[in-house]
Amino acid sequence: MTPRVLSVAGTDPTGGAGIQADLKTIGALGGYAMAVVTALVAQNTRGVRSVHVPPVSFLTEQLEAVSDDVEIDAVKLGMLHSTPLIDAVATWLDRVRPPVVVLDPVMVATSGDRLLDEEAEAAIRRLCHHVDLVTPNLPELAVLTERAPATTWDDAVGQATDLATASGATVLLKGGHLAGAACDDAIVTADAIHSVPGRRVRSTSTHGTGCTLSSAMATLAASGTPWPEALHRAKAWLTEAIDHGAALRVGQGNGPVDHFHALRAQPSGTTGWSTWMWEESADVRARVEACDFVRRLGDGSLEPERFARYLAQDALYLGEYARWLVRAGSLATGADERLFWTRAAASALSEEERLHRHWVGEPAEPGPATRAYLDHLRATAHGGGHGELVAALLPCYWLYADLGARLVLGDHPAHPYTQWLRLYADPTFAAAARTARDLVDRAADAATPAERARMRSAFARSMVCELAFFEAAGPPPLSDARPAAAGSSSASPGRRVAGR
Ligand SMILES: Nc1ncnc2c1ncn2[C@@H]1O[C@H](COP(=O)(O)OP(=O)(O)OP(=O)(O)O)[C@@H](O)[C@H]1O
Ligand SMILES: Cc1ncc(COP(=O)(O)O)c(N)n1
Repeated sequence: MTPRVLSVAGTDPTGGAGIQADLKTIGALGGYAMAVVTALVAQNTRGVRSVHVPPVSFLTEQLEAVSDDVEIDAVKLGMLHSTPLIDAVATWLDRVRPPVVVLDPVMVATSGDRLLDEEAEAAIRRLCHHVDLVTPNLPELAVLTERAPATTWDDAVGQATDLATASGATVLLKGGHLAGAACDDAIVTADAIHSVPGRRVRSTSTHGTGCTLSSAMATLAASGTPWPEALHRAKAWLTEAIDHGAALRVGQGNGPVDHFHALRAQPSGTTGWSTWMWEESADVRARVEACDFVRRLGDGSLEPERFARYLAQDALYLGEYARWLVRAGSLATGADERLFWTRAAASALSEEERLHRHWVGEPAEPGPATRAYLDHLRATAHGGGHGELVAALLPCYWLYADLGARLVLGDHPAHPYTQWLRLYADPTFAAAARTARDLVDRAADAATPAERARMRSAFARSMVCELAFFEAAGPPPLSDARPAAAGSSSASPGRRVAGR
């Protein structure tokens, strides 16, 4: 059922923050969006000019107009401006008791302008006791816990734990205000922390990210998604929204994110089919990025034994993957396409051979995740057509090129896996992944709707297999695993299949 989600917040006439951002977010994530206005704010991407606050009785009238008529599945609270408004909202919440209440304790806009009276900070602290999830940024967390703003992640986790303990609410700790290439968030309760890693987008299009994230959380929780899972999904979606924000060319200050990036990526007709598939796999990709193996590979803390075990499986995978690349080449109609897939197969085979020689030693047995992935490719190659097969082969290229581009941000000369990081961040590999995408798009253009549906399942299944492949390398090292000379070999480690 479509969740009915109410935003109670201030306005932003340029559409990037406040109620306007909330409505877009709720709609983009599949909810039915409603809005009660607390304050009218004359603002743009550069700053706030003035604030007009209607009488508190009118806020209560709006709230009651909604709740007297509509069953509300979740409420998101944003800018509440001053104590009388906060108290009116708390009274209404106690009466209506919506199943999910998320509070973004908006205090100061990115531009530095105050959106909450200073004397109302105590009222916001009290309101935390009436809600399920609080989503403070670091300065807001400091105000709520009456401390100095945290400057490290550990400090911030400590403050979030204190807030969760004192209020009884779950806290979504946001790392946006910390420095560094990562941009992690976490779900924090009095006795548990669930971190969700994220990458920092180098962009000034971050106006309204807090509003957007909190309404995304409300929408996902309204359909019964637990907080940690909701944060994984909301964050993957928001990061892509930030990626696409600058292309909107809205305003001269901190621009908005693109809430409808996925809609724009969805092809009218079939052009850009692969982009649509990519967007659809955002959840799975977020789980890949978040899994222990990938995170440790990126920051260099991965145990060499686990890396060796992964490479042994990867070599087995590549040997068989090459067979299906050859088959994709033989089924292709264009000469350029035949050449691309065939070269990719040759490249995969030489990589497999190199892995065996330098990294793996004795042949290993395929593990369950490797077997499941190869079974899927085999079944697709035998049972499906050309389009289905190339759709199944694409995630291996694209995901690795994407991971390479992200993880290489943490590279440094002493990184133990620097070769792996550089291999997949290599522009020629990115170009090969791009060609593979173009060829899959071409196949989608030529396919019937039924064939495209099969291509879609093949692509999605491969993406899930990629996740399982990384997760299988996740458990602690087996005692019989052969150690690899991580970082000491001159071999290029891994799954490079550039068709060159
Ligand atoms: N440059 C960025 N790249 C990726 N994610 C970001 C970036 N900046 C913020 N985020 C994410 O956006 C969300 C909001 O984070 P932030 O800490 O900036 O909150 P905020 O200050 O309340 O936001 P707002 O800009 O609306 O005031 C978090 O999920 C955070 O990790
Ligand atoms: C009505 C309203 N609510 C919230 C924000 C905070 O968003 P940001 O910090 O990104 O400016 C805002 N600017 N306006």
